[in-house]
Amino acid sequence: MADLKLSETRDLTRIERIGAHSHIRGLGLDSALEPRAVSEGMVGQTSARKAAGIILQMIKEGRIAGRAVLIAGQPGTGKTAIAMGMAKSLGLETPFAMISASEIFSLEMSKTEALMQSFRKAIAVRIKEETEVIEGEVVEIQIDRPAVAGAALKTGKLTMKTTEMEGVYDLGAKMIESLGKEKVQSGDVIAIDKPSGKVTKLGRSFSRSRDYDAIGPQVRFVQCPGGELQKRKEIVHCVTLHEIDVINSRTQGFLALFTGDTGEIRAEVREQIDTKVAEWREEGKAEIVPGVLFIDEVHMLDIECFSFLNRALENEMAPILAVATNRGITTIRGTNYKSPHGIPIDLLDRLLIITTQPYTKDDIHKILDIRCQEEDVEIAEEAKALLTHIGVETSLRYAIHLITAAALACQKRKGKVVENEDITRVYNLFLDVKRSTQYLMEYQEQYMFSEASIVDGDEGGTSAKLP
Ligand SMILES: Nc1ncnc2c1ncn2[C@@H]1O[C@H](COP(=O)(O)OP(=O)(O)OP(=O)(O)O)[C@@H](O)[C@H]1O
Repeated sequence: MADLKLSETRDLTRIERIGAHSHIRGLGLDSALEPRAVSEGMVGQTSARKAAGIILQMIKEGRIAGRAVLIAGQPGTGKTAIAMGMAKSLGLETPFAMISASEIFSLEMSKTEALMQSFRKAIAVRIKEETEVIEGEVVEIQIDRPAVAGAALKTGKLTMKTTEMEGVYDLGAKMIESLGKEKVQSGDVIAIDKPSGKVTKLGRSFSRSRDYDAIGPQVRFVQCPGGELQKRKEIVHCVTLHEIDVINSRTQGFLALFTGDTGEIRAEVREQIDTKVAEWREEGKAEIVPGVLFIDEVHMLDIECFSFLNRALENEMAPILAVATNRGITTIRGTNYKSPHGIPIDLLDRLLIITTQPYTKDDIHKILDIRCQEEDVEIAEEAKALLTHIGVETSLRYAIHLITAAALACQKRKGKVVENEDITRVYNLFLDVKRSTQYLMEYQEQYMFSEASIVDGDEGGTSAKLP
């Protein structure tokens, strides 16, 4: 691995899915780090949000590497939402990796390897590279027709100009394909990255603005570039250490990033990458951007994982670690000892602890309101009040789940707005935790392996009485 493969990482795009937390766009704090009542999708939980905001400030000032935060609170009180809010406020370049502790226990790799990969997903390297580009307006693309159809690879010529010069370049099959993919035609201003051959369309030349009617309003018009056609340009791109690891350790590295089939990465590969990154840092070519690693359900980790975390936090490149749990005093996995949150005391001692509080009725109403907007569900005020009542009596998460189901029930009866009847219908169709427990108690003889003693589980919640 003489040279690290980096150009491939420039093409990585991050995909976001609509999900339980898609309405969270930040922590909803003002410039003095005071939480606004409802902002950026966040509601209530003011002291936890304020504490998270201070930690963010420390991260931005680079003063937190190696420290860790514990977000502790009852189920459904927004621990993940707060971690998500932190990530969103950090901006695009700061990496945020999120895992649930149970994901560590897989058959494909050791626990510590899985943790190590998560740590390296949360550390980015901002790399400055000089590259050679050909930038100008396309005058003509000429593709030669092969004498016998399909006999030879396509070749052709590309004529490009700046305001001062014109040049002709020979085209091979790969370049012809790239130009075709970008739908490049004469009059477009393009940039070609010489080492990789990547074509980027910058816009359409102003000289072609009279074609506007034929092309449509979405086209961006740009000036024809001046100066030389070939220039050296500095480009900056940000990749995580994990992405560099994977691309350099597998033949199918780039694809492995998408399939998630990364396997174990050899220690030597990581050492070589770390040495190279250290060299780049010394030469001023790269900077480390420590991000956030969020581990949910941290009580599911065992004693070996905890000691790994303790050690990993000492590393000078460590990201900030945020962990969350809804457990009180419980057994540390892999031992017979109990401790607060199931976390060993030595690690607990390193953590800044943020607690989340149960929501008030008003908070639940507002969160449900935001979720209805997020899911594009129109709901009558009365039905929203009923849903809030259900949220208070059962759990916020159960009430959130009912939104989509009620919207489907409404659609089925060809209604436009979700009404009380839709909420009642789905409330009767889907049980909340307490009603499900009651049901199991009543009909336990009909189930296999039933043990009545499990009923005092810790997820809590009571059934709502519908008016
Ligand atoms: N303060 C808040 N503002 C807006 N939405 C919130 C807030 N708190 C929670 N939510 C939403 O409520 C739902 C449940 O919250 P979340 O999953 O964050 O709880 P949790 O504390 O992580 O639960 P658990 O302990 O079960 O993992 C999510 O859809 C979340 O986005």
